Amino acid sequence: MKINIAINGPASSGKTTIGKKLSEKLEYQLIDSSVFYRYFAKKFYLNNIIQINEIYLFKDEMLNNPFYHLKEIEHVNTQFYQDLTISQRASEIAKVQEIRSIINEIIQIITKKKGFVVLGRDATTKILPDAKIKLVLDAEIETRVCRRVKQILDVEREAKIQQSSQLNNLTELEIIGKVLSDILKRDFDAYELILEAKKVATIINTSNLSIEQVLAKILRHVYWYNFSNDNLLHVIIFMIIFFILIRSQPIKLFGLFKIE
Ligand SMILES: Nc1ncnc2c1ncn2[C@@H]1O[C@H](COP(=O)(O)OP(=O)(O)OP(=O)(O)O)[C@@H](O)[C@H]1O
Ligand SMILES: Nc1ccn([C@@H]2O[C@H](COP(=O)(O)O)[C@@H](O)[C@H]2O)c(=O)n1
Repeated sequence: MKINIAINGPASSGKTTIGKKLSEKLEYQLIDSSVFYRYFAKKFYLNNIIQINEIYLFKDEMLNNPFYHLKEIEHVNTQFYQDLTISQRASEIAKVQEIRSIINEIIQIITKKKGFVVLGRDATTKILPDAKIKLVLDAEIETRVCRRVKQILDVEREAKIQQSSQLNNLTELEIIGKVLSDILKRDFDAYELILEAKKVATIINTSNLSIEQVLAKILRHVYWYNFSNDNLLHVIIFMIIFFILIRSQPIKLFGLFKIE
């Protein structure tokens, strides 16, 4: 039986990496709520004005053909992933409660059929409070900074090989500084949401765990949930029948188990 899984966590804690692997393993569909904020920032934040009517029209269109639009949103997001202006506008848009409600409602309607992994800083509290599995991926800030810096340096090394470096030869120290200030800012913005999430979700501290270990831990949660859910009914029925048989024919029944 398919369920929904919601994953929160502070910046750079591994939500995207783990979410992707988990959804592939379970053959679930992945929805990252961040891509909605960035898509809206690109499409509906023009001349410093949020085009709220356009957003409502988009919502209706999206709900008519959700999987087509999810692909489109992801495509636009891949193109503008590194665009700082879009990221800043996404953060501004994210402060508007009306827009948060629209995005949450779209995701709630799409995920009614189950079989989704949903990511985002309010995934376990506001988007899918009824998800059967709710997780917070956490890690110390030093770990998160190191992971993000390593990721940037890996991309940079690859880009240098292809002679299309983006960071204009920033020193490693400058990159660390930029990443640290970005993560601190995002931690500050999401502080309340993550605190709320930690009250309702299972917290997994990934600081000393590899990607594979985190994935294995989450899969254990999912398999255990499915096992207990699928088999609980069988166990209860078996116990009721056993109890009735014992009460009605105790001698015969115990005779069945008599060791010769
Ligand atoms: N358990 C882990 N061990 C080592 N590296 C990890 C682990 N989890 C994630 N990473 C690495 O950390 C980096 C950040 O991960 P990811 O982008 O998935 O985080 P995120 O929570 O989605 O970030 P954001 O909040 O910015 O969207 C990536 O380079 C990823 O490969
Ligand atoms: N559930 C969410 C998801 C995202 N945001 C905002 O979107 C911006 C982009 O997301 P990233 O995870 O890629 O940083 C981000 O700055 C958030 O402001 C959100 O508020 N709620």
